[in-house]
Amino acid sequence: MTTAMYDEWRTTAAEPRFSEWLRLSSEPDWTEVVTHPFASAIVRGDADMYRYLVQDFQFVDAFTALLGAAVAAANSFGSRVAVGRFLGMTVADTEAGYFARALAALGGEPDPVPPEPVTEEFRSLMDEVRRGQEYPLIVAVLCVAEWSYLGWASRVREPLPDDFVYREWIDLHSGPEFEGWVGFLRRELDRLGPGLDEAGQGRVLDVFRRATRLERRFFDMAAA
Ligand SMILES: Cc1ncc(CN)c(N)n1
Repeated sequence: MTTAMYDEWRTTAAEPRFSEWLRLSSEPDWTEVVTHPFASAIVRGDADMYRYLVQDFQFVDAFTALLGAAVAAANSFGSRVAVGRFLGMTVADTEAGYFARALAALGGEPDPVPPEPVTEEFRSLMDEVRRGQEYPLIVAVLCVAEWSYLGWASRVREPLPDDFVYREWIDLHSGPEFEGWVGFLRRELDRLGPGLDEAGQGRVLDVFRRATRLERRFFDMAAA
């Protein structure tokens, strides 16, 4: 973990990307997410997906709203198009379809299930940055959610589990298209972060760290 601020860290860093500074400054939580036992259980095909997906369905609702906020808050047409495309083509289409089929296969749509405390806290963080409409903070939360999932899902070795509930969840978070999306989010942070003053960079880091910790706690909740 680095505790140095970005301008000091980048003078000695091998890869002085702003997004890399955020990630390194979020250890050990980052590594605990991408190597989490629950993620390993998804990869093996023996995780309790129902309990996890019921909570994640509530996460994804706030996440979708956050993507909409990113479209509104972005500072270029190219960025709006990239986020809007992912929102429309992946989250509102492939991922929404996955949730409907997976929850049906696992036992049907649940009666409204109360959010677990970590789900509630994650939704609150997303709502906070959505209402604040500051694009760098919005991208920081999106980037944690997607980059950390790419981290565990791309550790998978063939063959994938036969059961579509596991296989499609892994597919949704790995492969060239998803890597391209995560690459875009990282480049947005790399583009915007260095131009912020130290206080602004500290606020992006604070949000990035809080989101990373919530990812770890979300997997802890699912594994309990
Ligand atoms: C909690 C959580 N974090 C991230 C992702 C990936 N979109 C997700 N579905 N759920």
